[in-house]
Amino acid sequence: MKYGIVLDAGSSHTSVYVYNWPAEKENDTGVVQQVEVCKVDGPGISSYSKDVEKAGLSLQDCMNTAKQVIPKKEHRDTPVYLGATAGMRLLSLDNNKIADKVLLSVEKSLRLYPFDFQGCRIITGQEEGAYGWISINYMLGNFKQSSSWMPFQQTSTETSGALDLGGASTQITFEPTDSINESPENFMLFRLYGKTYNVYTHSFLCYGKDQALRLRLANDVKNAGSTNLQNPCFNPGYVKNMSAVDLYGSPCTAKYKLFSSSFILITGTGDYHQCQQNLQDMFNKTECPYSRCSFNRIFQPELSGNFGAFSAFYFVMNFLNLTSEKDLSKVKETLKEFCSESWQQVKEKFPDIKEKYLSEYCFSGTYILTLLEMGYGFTSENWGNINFLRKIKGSDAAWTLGYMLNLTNMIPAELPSSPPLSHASYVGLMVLFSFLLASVVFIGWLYFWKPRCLQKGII
Ligand SMILES: O=c1[nH]cnc2c1ncn2[C@@H]1O[C@H](COP(=O)(O)OP(=O)(O)O)[C@@H](O)[C@H]1O
Repeated sequence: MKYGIVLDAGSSHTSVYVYNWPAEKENDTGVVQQVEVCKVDGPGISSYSKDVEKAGLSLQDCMNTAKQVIPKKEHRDTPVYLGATAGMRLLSLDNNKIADKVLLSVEKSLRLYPFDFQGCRIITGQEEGAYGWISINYMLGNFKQSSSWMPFQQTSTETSGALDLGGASTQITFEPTDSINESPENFMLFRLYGKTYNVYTHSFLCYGKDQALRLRLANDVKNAGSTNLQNPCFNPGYVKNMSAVDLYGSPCTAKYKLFSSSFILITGTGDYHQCQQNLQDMFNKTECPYSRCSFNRIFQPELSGNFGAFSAFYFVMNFLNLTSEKDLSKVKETLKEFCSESWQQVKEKFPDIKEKYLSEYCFSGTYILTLLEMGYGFTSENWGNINFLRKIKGSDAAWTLGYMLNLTNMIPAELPSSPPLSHASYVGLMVLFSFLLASVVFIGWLYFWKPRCLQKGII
């Protein structure tokens, strides 16, 4: 077995994934399995901007878990990759030098382990989308094709789109049916297992669910001209004091800072319809420099095929018991009901759920619906094409697997030139032909040689 480690340094936490695969089948599709995932206790590495050394130290426990899971003799040959996403993208926009220091601290810590350290970097939003798409299609077995020497079985499976919702950004990636390519920066060309894929992808920075909430609240404060907000996206009776540093301390919201007040008081009113109306403002549909747009002047081809929706899309829809609901009007009804429940009731019903998550499910659910419907253009007709999923065949749906497959060159561009027959069939046929040849020789001998002998005997 071979092993690989990928660290997903997200905006709210870091996850350490350990994968393994049989060495002799490296280039086959679907052989890589996730054997472990460890969530680092504490916030994402971008939160350590004031105490950079701690960013590296925070990974210790999960890296030790990886050390235990991987057999000692494999440690030296196990590559370790760290990819940081939108949290670090925002930090580097804010202060590039600090972002570099955080990455350096993380690198220093990772080099202390007996693995083959391969680098830490901030991946682009486009990479995050594309690797998510590769991961889920690899796990679903959609890259499997029959070999080119069998022309009659040249079936190519359709790929599934990928919808990823993080804390700071969100990605949409799919293979469009039409070939309109008005915005080349939104397309990536892949040649995988002998087939070419032209994939559309876009990452919306600040539209992950945590930053979207801040963006909305910062706008609300600006529009209301007050730091005392009545907010329909929180359950009635919920009251929260949010620090101005938390609200405005990101490049997504910094420009909205108007007041010197150090706190914003939020009081929930729990009204799904008002919440959705309020959130719709975040998706500018009025201007589009292309023939079609999603929102905010971004090109998007017509949606096609099925989509796997993971990360926070799954966490939120799973909490609301909506992962298998294919009827969009029922999804809305459930959200309406949930949002109107009093905060006291909600807390009593779900005493074991973290208050931070619980208090935001009304907002997060409504945001997800608005993003998918208003933003990307899903309707009641194709809502059923979205599959909210956490894992596929035992591995978490995340960009990490695709990242590792790419960096280890484990997805060949062309189909491996496999012999037309398996070893067993080849041996079988050889035995059969040898037997046939022996029979022909024997019959020939009987026919031509023996009768002459017999004739001689008669004379
Ligand atoms: O159990 C949960 N319920 C609700 N939200 C969750 C849960 N677990 C994680 N999240 C949230 O999901 C989002 C995705 O986090 P992640 O850190 O993977 O994305 P990122 O890399 O873009 O920050 C974050 O907003 C995080 O707080």
